[in-house]
Amino acid sequence: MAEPLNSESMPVSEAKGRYLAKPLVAQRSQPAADLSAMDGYAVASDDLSGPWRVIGESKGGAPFTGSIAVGEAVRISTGALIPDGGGAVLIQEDAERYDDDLRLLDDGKPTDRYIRRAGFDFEDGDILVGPGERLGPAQIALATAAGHSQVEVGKLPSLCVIDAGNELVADPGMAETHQLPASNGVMLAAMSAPFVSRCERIGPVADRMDALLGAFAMAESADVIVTSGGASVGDHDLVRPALEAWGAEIDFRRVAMRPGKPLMVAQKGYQIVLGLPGNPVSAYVTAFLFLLPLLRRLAGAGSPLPHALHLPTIVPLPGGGTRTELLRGRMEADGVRAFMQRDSSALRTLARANALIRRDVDADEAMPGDIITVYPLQYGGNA
Ligand SMILES: Nc1nc2c(c(=O)[nH]1)N[C@H]1C(S)=C(S)[C@@H](COP(=O)(O)OP(=O)(O)OC[C@H]3O[C@@H](n4cnc5c(N)ncnc54)[C@H](O)[C@@H]3O)O[C@H]1N2
Ligand code: MOO
Repeated sequence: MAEPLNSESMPVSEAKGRYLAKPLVAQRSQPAADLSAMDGYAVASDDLSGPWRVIGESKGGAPFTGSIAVGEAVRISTGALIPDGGGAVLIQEDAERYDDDLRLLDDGKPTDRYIRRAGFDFEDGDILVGPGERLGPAQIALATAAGHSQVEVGKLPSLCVIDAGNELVADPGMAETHQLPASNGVMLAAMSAPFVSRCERIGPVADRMDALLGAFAMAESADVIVTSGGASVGDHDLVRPALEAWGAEIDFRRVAMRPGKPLMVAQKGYQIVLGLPGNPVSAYVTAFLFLLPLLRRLAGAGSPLPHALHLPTIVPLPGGGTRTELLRGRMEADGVRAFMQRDSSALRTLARANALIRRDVDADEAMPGDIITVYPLQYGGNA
């Protein structure tokens, strides 16, 4: 349902985590000329036995300006330009030199394998990274090496996170027995941080129509609004009626997922609202599978969905139930271990997990060694 936001041009050095809006096209070739891959001596390609006379030096930033004839060699550093006439490099470990006299040592031999050919990495005009790809450190280095100081990337969406519930307190040190700290808001903000331009947090908001309407009014300028709590069917679950009263259209309000059944998606103008369930693990799982892909898509990601791996299970797993189930677990060297704790309020188990295991409705029982589908929770769930 979502389309990427507009794009903007920004310095490559600040573009970490952004998604390219246009293909990254090389504006130069790398290397720009044939270079030596080793420290040693450049010689002519038809002059591999020596002896040679050393006639000069080619070093980084200061190439040799003459050319190499048969019987001649040029001292060369790693990364320095191969002079005209040079076609092979003798590494210095295989050379014996007295003044300008250079000879082969033992069974050493000059070779063109130590020459990095012009344009072998990329050539001027090559498409290096496609639109929709994320810029990480390697892509930033590549863009810079390819001659770019600016890149065209998707704008990041702005987010507003609303904690809803009478029982919630903002100060975690002040929760009485009938209360609990509002942990979902900070969690959702932390999960979303790499994909948003700014994140405003509102709440905790009481389970009252006027309070929720006030919160939506405060969120008026956010591209995406995410609520947690009050999404289910109880008497105090007012997020859906409040969204309707605010003028949003509900797209859907339940998914066949466990945890996370009471998940709502609504729209008002350009704003997209996700109503997540209140149970912390349910909020995490639905944010991982719905909120983060939405934010990545708005930011211009080509493949915004979390990437699944297929790994052997370490423990036996029952067959699928009536809803798609997401289990917390840990990837280990020889597979993934599902945790026994399935309660959707158990945050400690979530914090120990580095993977969510997906059990589809029609999944067969799995025995140790059977291959199952796993979403790695890299960087705390931002995969
Ligand atoms: N009769 C039914 N009861 C419930 C159903 C159902 O289908 N029928 N669904 C259950 C499921 S599944 C879930 S999940 C919860 C979700 O309900 P809500 O989204 O309405 O969430 P709340 O009732 O407001 O809260 C649930 C739980 O989570 C705690 N919570 C809420 N917000 C936060 C927050 N910001 N930070 C930390 N913890 C939060 C809240 O205190 C409750 O303990 O409904 C089931 N019930
Ligand atoms: O779906 Mo609820 O999210 O099972 O706890």
